[in-house]
Amino acid sequence: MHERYKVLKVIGSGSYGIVYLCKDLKSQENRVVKQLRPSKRRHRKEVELFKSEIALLHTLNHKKMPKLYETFSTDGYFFYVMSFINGDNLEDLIFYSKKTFNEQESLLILHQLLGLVDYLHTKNIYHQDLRIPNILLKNNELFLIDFGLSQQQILSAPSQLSSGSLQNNQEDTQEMKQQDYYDLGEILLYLLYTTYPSKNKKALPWTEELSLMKETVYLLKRLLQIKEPYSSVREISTDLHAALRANEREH
Ligand SMILES: Nc1ncnc2c1ncn2[C@@H]1O[C@H](COP(=O)(O)OP(=O)(O)OP(=O)(O)O)[C@@H](O)[C@H]1O
Repeated sequence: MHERYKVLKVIGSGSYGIVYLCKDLKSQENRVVKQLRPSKRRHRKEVELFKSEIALLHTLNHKKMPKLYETFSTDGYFFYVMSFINGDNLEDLIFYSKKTFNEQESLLILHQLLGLVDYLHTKNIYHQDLRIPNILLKNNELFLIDFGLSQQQILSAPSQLSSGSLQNNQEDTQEMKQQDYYDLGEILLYLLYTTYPSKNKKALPWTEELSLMKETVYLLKRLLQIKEPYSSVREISTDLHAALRANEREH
């Protein structure tokens, strides 16, 4: 790979990347090295996507997101090096460690996640792949990874754009924003189900199977676009706080 990095183990193998835990022999720190899958290295589009993931990581500066250290390529393989977050992803915690989250804990996870989404959206970055394997938990602190599908909307001055392209631009942004909100709803629902082992053979809709505070139901319905979709993180935050308060009063 690179003489500077000693591979300790493979920690992930996703759709287009292989993720290694490595020792950086220069700093003696553990790092994560992501490699574009060899079979795809000749596909220009994949290379472009990998490069845009790198460019995006470069614009991030948040302690709950990976820090980009360097990029390199050898023999036509592309790599980038980022900080190692020594936590477990939510998927492994739920499926292998059987971790459960009650209503309050699930809402608190959403609260942390919303802060990270707010940071990204403020920078016009839309993650577009908010899922439990992309969320790491380390000592109850949440970290967000995998910006492979993320998009940064470059906002041109309105005078530089025709009104048509300005409108398209705004529509794309709205769509990407809504996608991230929707994914937050799915994550919340996922967490809530961890304490409700389905006893019913015929699957019931969540509104019947889960007995949740009405504030949580309202929040979920708007995130999942069953009710009027949210238009800002601030709106979500207001309802999330109402749900958290309702839960505190109850318990
Ligand atoms: N910086 C990091 N620190 C610690 N673990 C990481 C880091 N980046 C990735 N991982 C681990 O590697 C796994 C795969 O990483 P990532 O999701 O970035 O790859 P991917 O190829 O895009 O995968 P997928 O197609 O499944 O989304 C993650 O679920 C996580 O467990």
